[in-house]
Amino acid sequence: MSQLAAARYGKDNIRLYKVHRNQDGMQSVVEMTVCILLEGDIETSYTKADNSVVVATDTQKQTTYILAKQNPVTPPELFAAILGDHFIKTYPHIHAANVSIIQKRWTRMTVDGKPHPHSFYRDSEETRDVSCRAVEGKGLSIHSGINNLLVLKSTGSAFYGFHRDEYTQLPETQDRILSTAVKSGWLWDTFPTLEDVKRQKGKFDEAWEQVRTITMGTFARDSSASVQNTMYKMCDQILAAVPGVQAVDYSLPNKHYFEIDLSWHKGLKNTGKDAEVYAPQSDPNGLIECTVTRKGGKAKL
Ligand SMILES: O=c1[nH]c(=O)c2[nH]c(=O)[nH]c2[nH]1
Repeated sequence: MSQLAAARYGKDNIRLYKVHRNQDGMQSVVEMTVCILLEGDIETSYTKADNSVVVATDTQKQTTYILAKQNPVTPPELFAAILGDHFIKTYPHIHAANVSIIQKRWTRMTVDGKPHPHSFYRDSEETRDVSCRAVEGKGLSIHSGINNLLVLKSTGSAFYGFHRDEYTQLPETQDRILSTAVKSGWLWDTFPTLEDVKRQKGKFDEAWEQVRTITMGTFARDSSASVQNTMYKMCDQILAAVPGVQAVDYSLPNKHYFEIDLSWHKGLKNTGKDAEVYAPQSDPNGLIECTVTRKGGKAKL
């Protein structure tokens, strides 16, 4: 009558904190949330109540803590790869492991003009998101990302020349506010083994810095014709700057700020070039997405 068409299971929202204590008294901290989803010969656990094939999700959580104690947890790409590799190597019937990590910000405080050895603050809700899919015999596919980096420019953005018909009300504008919460990702060429990830671990932090720099630099400098065009320019520069990356993706909400006509009050001028007070909108928002590969890469368009 029925068949199991797809299945994976694991532990989500494994919260983890690790401190590194330097000999000189300086400490560093990392906080992350891990999700693990395993695939393999697990069908009978669904169809025949056969729990013998189930690596309990609690075991997956305990494994995460133990491997975090025994290994570096930074860069998150490396820790995700260590976890993924562990599950496919340890259990012969587990053929793929999907590990996602969301790393939160703990930025070192400056106190009395000096970096404080053990105090940190959350300077933004931006996160560093990575995922690793480890497949038996096929290597490790790693996707790195930035999420929730809030940016705004108060001018230097236009939007005109768009398609118009009887459903169109939006006026063209040469000067608008542009604001978004950046979600950006970059897919690395597949790593054949965990050793390859370890050997190249230095490039993950470097790429993350480069993507942030390119994203913010382009956002600030570009005379934006549209979110679409500005994000394409970001992708293009990242592909040029970061070898080993095969695809870059962005998902950008267009956070609208509406002009407010105040002319009803004593003729106050607050529109067009006189606009100063705006109404930020929480919804609805535009949502513009793209993936850019090197020429000749896989494309769906
Ligand atoms: O940069 C933009 N892209 C759009 O597709 C769009 N649509 C819209 O209403 N405003 C904007 N802005």
